[in-house]
Amino acid sequence: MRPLAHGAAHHCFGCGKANRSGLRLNFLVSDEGLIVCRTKIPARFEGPPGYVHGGVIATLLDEAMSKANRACNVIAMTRHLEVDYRRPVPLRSTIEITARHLKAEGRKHFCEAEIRLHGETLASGKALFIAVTKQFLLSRTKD
Ligand SMILES: CCCCCCCCCC(=O)SCCNC(=O)CCNC(=O)[C@H](O)C(C)(C)COP(=O)(O)OP(=O)(O)OC[C@H]1O[C@@H](n2cnc3c(N)ncnc32)[C@H](O)[C@@H]1OP(=O)(O)O
Repeated sequence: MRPLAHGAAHHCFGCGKANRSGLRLNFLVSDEGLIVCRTKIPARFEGPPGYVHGGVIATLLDEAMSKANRACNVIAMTRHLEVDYRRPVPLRSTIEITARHLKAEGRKHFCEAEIRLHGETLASGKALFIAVTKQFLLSRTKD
């Protein structure tokens, strides 16, 4: 596994180093393109008492899948996201998030992701991403 160089914005809520309120996730990538992130989610992201908020769980899966696209040199935006909340995700425990790119059909990229704790799958997701140009992605940054 090696660190993933993804080029995302420094203030990205998921992975931006400059976003002190964000999740500040670090991602690794294997030679086969498997994305892995091990992290502890702080208490400020609480939903149910002691557990991660469902919206943040969706973010973790979305972010990891987005990195699976980056590992394929694809810049894409989430078009459709499905989340299966199987078990609550505890705060402050080291969870493992994995994601992989499954297939491409033209601009459509299909990915899947999971959140695990001690080998048990707590949440999983699938998403459709649409490839966009870097120019499109950055078109609002000058406002
Ligand atoms: C430097 C690295 C930076 C990386 C950034 C990563 C960001 C992290 C991931 C995110 O969270 S992005 C933020 C959340 N997502 C958004 O805000 C996206 C909002 N949506 C859009 O801006 C547009 O919908 C989008 C640019 C993604 C696509 O618009 P388009 O008009 O270019 O495409 P369109 O909507 O026509 O869909 C493209 C294809 O997908 C198909 N499609 C759409 N929904 C579908 C669906 N649910 N199932 C199957 N196919 C679907 C659609 O029919 C079409 O098929 P064809 O190309 O074959 O005609």
